[in-house]
Amino acid sequence: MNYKIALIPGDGIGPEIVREATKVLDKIGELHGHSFSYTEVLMGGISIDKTGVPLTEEALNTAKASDSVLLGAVGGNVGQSNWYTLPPNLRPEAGLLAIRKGLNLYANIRPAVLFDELKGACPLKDELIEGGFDFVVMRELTGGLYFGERHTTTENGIRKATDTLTYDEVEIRRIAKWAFEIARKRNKKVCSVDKANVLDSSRLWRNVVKEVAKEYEDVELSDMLVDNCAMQLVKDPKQFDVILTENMFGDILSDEASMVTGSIGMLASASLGDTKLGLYEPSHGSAPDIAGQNKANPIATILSVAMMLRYSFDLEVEADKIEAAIKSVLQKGYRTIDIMSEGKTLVGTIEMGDLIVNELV
Ligand SMILES: NC(=O)c1ccc[n+]([C@@H]2O[C@H](COP(=O)([O-])OP(=O)(O)OC[C@H]3O[C@@H](n4cnc5c(N)ncnc54)[C@H](O)[C@@H]3O)[C@@H](O)[C@H]2O)c1
Ligand SMILES: CC(C)[C@H](C(=O)O)[C@@H](O)C(=O)O
Ligand SMILES: [Mg+2]
Repeated sequence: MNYKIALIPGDGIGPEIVREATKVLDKIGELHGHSFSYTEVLMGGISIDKTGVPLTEEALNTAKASDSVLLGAVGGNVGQSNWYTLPPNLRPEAGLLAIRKGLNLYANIRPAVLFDELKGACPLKDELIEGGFDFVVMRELTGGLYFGERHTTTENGIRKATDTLTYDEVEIRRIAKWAFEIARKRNKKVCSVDKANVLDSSRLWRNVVKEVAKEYEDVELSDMLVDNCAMQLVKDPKQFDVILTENMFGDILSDEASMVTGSIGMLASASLGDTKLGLYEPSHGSAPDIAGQNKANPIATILSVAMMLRYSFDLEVEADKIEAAIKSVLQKGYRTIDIMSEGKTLVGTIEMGDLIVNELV
């Protein structure tokens, strides 16, 4: 079977990590009789440089016509200009928000799994990570502050900027259902994270999640305030199974979750909606500080490819194989710089990709 993938290398380390991920896809295709065809799509800074906007309509249509989308990362410096000076709708990141919204990918899954082999790279004490941990951050992706009305004004010589945070019950209900469905296949626990002690949107969130929970009596629901959750993630990550939260809280908590797995370079991400078409990307950004140096860890992107095979194409065996190959390379002691620890062998982006490809048989 041929699968059409819209490929968005993006900016910074994006092209480097996507290259390794497609090597893995091609090898798994060769082994299992699938072919993956790629159509390159411009998004982010590179698109601004070439077309003047972060995502053209044509690029979005190419993504819509594909079976799935694989993204590296966007952002960082755009050409010679400083992107902070661009209006929000013209910054590289606006392309990412537009594609998520344009494809209606409201459900973002970010699995935080501590590989046994990476205990040395985890900053938490041994007793906290004994037995490992495995939870997912289920982040609402097309609502909240990111998509609310925003404007900047100057009144009486004073500059003022406004962002608005809105959720309606339909948006909350559909993401809550995703969280409960996923929890059902895992350890049957949902922790809904909000700021209901202050925000109206969080109070609605909490009430709607409770209503949805009635349809899932086999799943245990708890609520947690987001500031406490930020603390609990480093105090006792093992307590979590599915963390369900809104857009911005999920952005912040997932980066925090990545560090307890050893590095942001290990955190995969799948953005899904009501169809099989998903967008798969590492959770990290374009890492301008290490771009072009063969230093980036490609594992988050390769794990995202495994998620693509599993969720968009139902290729469970192939996805398992990729995850096993990564584990095996880590077991053999190979590490990129971000997960390096004493006695291990340091490798670059390309070498890590090759090692994983070679494990696939
Ligand atoms: N999905 C995306 O495209 C995405 C996600 C996050 C940030 N961004 C954008 O990326 C740009 C840079 O953002 P930032 O510096 O805050 O976050 P970042 O995630 O790019 O980098 C943060 C730190 O983590 C390191 N890092 C990130 N990925 C790594 C990897 N695979 N291997 C090893 N080290 C890695 C970087 O070197 C840096 O020190 C910004 O423009 C931001 O908006 C894009
Ligand atoms: C680049 C930015 C818009 C994006 C987000 O906040 O969603 C990123 O941080 C992420 O986590 O995917
Ligand atoms: Mg983020």
